[in-house]
Amino acid sequence: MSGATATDSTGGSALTPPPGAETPVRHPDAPEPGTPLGSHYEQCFGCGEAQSHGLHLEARAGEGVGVTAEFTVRPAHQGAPGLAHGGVLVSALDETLGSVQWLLRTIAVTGRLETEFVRPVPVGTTLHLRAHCTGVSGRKIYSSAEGRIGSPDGPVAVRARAVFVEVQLEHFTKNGRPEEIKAALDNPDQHKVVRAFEVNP
Ligand SMILES: CCCCC/C=C\C/C=C\C/C=C\C/C=C\CCCC(=O)SCCNC(=O)CCNC(=O)[C@H](O)C(C)(C)COP(=O)(O)OP(=O)(O)OC[C@H]1O[C@@H](n2cnc3c(N)ncnc32)[C@H](O)[C@@H]1OP(=O)(O)O
Repeated sequence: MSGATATDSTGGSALTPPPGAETPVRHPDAPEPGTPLGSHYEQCFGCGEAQSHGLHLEARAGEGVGVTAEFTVRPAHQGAPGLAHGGVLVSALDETLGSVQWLLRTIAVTGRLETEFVRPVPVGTTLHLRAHCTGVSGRKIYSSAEGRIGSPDGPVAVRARAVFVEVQLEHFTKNGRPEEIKAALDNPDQHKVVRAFEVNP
C-alpha cells in the first residue's frame, strides 16, 4: 500500500483534522492544570474506582486542551507472561484521549482509534500518558496521545490518534442496559459529572 494516510468511507484522512477544522478551545470553566479529573463513571473499566480489574487510570487537567494520566500495569492486565495486553494499552489510551472531554466540556464517544505499539510494557510499569485535542470539525473531535514508560520523560511505549464523535446524553440512556442506566441516574455522584458537562440528565 502506498501513502501513510488512512482513508475510509467518511472520505479523506480519517484521523487528521480536515482543512477548515477549528482550533480546539479550552472551556472557560475547565479545571486548572494539575487538577485531578476523577472518574466519569465508577464502573468504567478505564477510570472507575469500583471496577476491581479495571485500569484505575488517574487523569489530570494539563495545559491547553490536554491531559496527563498514569496507569500501573497489574497482573490482571497481562497478554503474554509479564507483559501488558495490547488491548489493555489501547483502553488506557482510549480513556486518556476521552478525558480531553473534561477540558472541552463535550460528551463524545470514540469513533476511531489507531494505536502504534512501540515497546513492550512489563507488569509493574507505570505508564505516563498524555493526550491533547488536535482539532474540532462539527461533531468530530480529533486527538492524539502517547504513553511513556516509568516517567513523563521515559521511553515511548505507545502512540495513538483518534476521532471522537460528540453525542447527547441519550446516547447512553437509550443504548445502555437499563439496570446500569437506572443505577447511574440514581447516583448523585453521576449527576455531578453530568452537570460538569452542562447537560441535563
Ligand atoms: C447516564 C450515564 C451517563 C454517563 C456518561 C456521562 C458523562 C460522560 C462524560 C464524560 C466522559 C469523560 C471521559 C471519557 C473517557 C473515556 C471514554 C472512553 C470512550 C469510549 O470508549 S466510547 C465507547 C466506544 N465507542 C462507541 O461505542 C461508539 C459507537 N458508535 C456510535 O455510537 C455511532 O457510530 C457514533 C455516535 C460514533 C456516530 O453515529 P451518529 O449517527 O451520531 O453519527 P453521524 O453518522 O451523524 O456522523 C456524525 C459525524 O461523525 C462522523 N463519524 C461517524 N462515525 C464515525 C467514525 N466511526 N469515525 C470517524 N468519524 C465518524 C461522520 O462522518 C459525520 O461527520 P460529518 O458531519 O463531517 O459528515
